[in-house]
Amino acid sequence: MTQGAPTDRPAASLVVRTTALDVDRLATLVDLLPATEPVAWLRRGEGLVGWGSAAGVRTTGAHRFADADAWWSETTARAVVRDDVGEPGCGLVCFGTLAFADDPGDSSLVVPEVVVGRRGDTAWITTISGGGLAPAADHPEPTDPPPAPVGLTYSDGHRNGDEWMSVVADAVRRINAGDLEKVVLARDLVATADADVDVRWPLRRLAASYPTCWTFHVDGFFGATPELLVRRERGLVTSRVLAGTIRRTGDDARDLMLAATLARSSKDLEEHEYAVRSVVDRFEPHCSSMNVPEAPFVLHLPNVMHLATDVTGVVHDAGTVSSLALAAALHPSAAVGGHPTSVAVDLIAEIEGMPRGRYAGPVGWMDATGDGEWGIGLRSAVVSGPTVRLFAGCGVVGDSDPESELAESSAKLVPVRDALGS
Ligand SMILES: C=C(O[C@H]1C=CC=C(C(=O)O)[C@@H]1O)C(=O)O
Repeated sequence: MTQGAPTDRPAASLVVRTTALDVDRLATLVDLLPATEPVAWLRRGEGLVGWGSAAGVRTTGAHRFADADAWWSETTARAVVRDDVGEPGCGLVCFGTLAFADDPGDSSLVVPEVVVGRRGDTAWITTISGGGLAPAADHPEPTDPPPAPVGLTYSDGHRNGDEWMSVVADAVRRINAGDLEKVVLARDLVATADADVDVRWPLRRLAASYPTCWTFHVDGFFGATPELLVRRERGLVTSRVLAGTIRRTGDDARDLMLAATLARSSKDLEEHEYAVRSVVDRFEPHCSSMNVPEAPFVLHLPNVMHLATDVTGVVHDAGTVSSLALAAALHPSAAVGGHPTSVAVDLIAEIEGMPRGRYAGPVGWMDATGDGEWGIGLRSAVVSGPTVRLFAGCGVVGDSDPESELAESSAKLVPVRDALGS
């Protein structure tokens, strides 16, 4: 197993206890997070938050998924679990963030000491201890509101706007020369504050402003992604595939007309088709049946609209293939890599000019049965002390226009930019 940093903790015998909470007394989940080692996976007020670190592993390289998955199997096999609730996300859970590329980039799984979950009218708390009995859990109360980032200034990341447009133009030339059909190119933007940024500030705002997205934070990587790479729950898998984007204007009537244009745009439909195909092809070996809608719907978000398709299936190998292994099989889909995948991934490494790190990689959580949810780490950023690095990318095809792609990438930076503001 590839294990990196000395902070890795072995797959100790964890003692885990889940008990029910009174949902009527439970505060908004994101408001429970303390400043130290918070993790989150939230949508529409439901999901999981956690804090502390009972165990964890870091992995790198082409085997990062397999290494993390093997560590999780060992950890769950040795754990002693008492679960009084029995919902997905109860008992032993880990949170993970996986690098986009085989190299460079590091990936991390963390098992918090406390996890609080909510699903409909059911709520629970799980305590996880690395030795001896897990402490009895008190009813979790909201923490003091986090401070807003102070003195934020923005600067170019690895490329400025003009340089990035030349990269897009280069990709368009290569596509029209027949080298490949689609590539997703991204850029970064750096925000610097006067003091360390408390990630709970943008998290609270993302969860409130983007309730239909999955708001996440694991190991400094945070965001609100609209794209679910895979959810596996009790034998059923789902993937929300997005590709094809149009910016919103703020005028509802005009936005509806734009949505209709998006649903008919051959450029966007072509881009979308690659993304759906890539998911269906990689689900196929794992599913006994699948449902793939014939046409996409338009997903309305506050900043942009996307063509979206929900692919669902019944898995036949849930006993041996975890949700993380399914995420590995799907990654990178054409929504973040391109088509054909290997040519697109090589082109990204050659011309994009920045390490993606965890951006566009899988981020999410998994339980001891291997069920879990893994989003694609989009509309996201990495926080490190006073510095926040934001990312956004766009699918490029033969008739893409560099200036429109730059404007689209700026629209995709809006969620995290707004969330950092006050
Ligand atoms: C790569 C990103 O978005 C992907 C997801 C949805 C729509 C996309 C598009 O239309 O280009 C991208 O493929 C990003 O947000 O950084």
